[in-house]
Amino acid sequence: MASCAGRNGEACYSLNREGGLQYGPRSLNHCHSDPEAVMAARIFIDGEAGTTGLQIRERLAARRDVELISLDDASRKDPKARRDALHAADVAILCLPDDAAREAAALAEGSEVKLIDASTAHRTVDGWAYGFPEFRPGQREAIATATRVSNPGCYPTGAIAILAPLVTAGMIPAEFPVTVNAVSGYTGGGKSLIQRYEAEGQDGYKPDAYWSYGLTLQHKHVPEMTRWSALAHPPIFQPAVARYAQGMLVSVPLALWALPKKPVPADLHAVLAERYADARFVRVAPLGEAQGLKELDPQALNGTNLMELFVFADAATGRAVLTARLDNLGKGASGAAVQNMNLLLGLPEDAGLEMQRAA
Ligand SMILES: NC(=O)C1=CN([C@@H]2O[C@H](COP(=O)(O)OP(=O)(O)OC[C@H]3O[C@@H](n4cnc5c(N)ncnc54)[C@H](OP(=O)(O)O)[C@@H]3O)[C@@H](O)[C@H]2O)C=CC1
Ligand SMILES: CC(=O)N[C@@H](CCC(=O)OP(=O)(O)O)C(=O)O
Repeated sequence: MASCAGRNGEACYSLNREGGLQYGPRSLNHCHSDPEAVMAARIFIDGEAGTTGLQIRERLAARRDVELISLDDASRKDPKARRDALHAADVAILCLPDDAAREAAALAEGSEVKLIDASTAHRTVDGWAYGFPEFRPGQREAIATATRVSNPGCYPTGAIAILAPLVTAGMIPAEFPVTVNAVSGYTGGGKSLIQRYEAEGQDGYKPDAYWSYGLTLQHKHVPEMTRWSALAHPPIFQPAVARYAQGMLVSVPLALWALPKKPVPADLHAVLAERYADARFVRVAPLGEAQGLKELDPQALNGTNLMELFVFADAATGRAVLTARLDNLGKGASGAAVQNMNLLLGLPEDAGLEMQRAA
């Protein structure tokens, strides 16, 4: 049986489910027996057993305004079962490798399901709204009215948050040679990397404390960083993984003296502060706070959907490092997907999302 959350908090049962996923048609947000009641939206997480999928499930589990469609272990990779689930859902969140995400988008054709793709497959594809509500004016509305939303990559969330407003404001020319350095916890590599880090004593165990990668300069996140930051050239992106599970720092170093407008740190800070003044999930740390910091813990926002931006600088020599801190599985993936889901469903943007840092 599928349920809807009745006005008085009582479940309302209306749709039979017999022999698997056979839901009847209905209209979103409308209950069969009580027109004023709010119907729980049906959500299918394709890839629910993976790292991102599990964290989305956790964020949705206690909510009465959504109802999860789940496939059992035997059928979760079966295209027919996935198609049925996609066609029965109001919103489906794809937490899959790129090829499987493309397959899911094809399977969804002919249905009214709205898709949020957490993979890289559609991040620079026309017809898909880029699921980063805060990075430019109008993006929240573009997501809310879309039927296809591509969740940003974890590293690009930090890089674009810094670069897009500064390029738009002309502080960084589109032609400027930009570099992005980043470090991530190992959950960023999904189940396979987690297994390698945590399988001490077993084959494939990865003992490294820190390793740099993306050394061909062809990392899959470069196209979306370039496009959505409005850069004329791909940035030099240098990611690394360290031996901790979750959380990341994404930094853009800048020689201020080399920028045509010769900005001082306060100029860069003012642009970012203005862009994110009304953003609930993006906090621009005051310049004085950044100046007082000697170090930055990448794990400080874990479990939240927050991102913090810092302008570290030495004004005397015209050098700055702009850094984003976020949870790769929070604002970098699962939290962002839930935020986008809320927007698609017309629900409060922060529903089910943790706003506070852990004590
Ligand atoms: N981890 C992170 O920090 C981030 C991840 N992402 C993206 O989200 C997506 C999921 O990543 P993540 O959760 O880390 O990856 P995982 O490897 O942890 O999970 C992927 C899941 O997809 C399942 N799967 C694979 N192929 C199919 C298929 N054909 N049909 C149905 N299910 C399938 C896997 O099954 P099985 O369990 O059998 O392997 C697994 O459960 C990826 O595209 C990734 O790039 C985006 C931002 C950040
Ligand atoms: C640490 C690590 O391996 N990170 C992954 C990126 C995280 C991820 O899977 O992100 P997207 O789906 O957004 O591309 C990588 O560099 O490939």
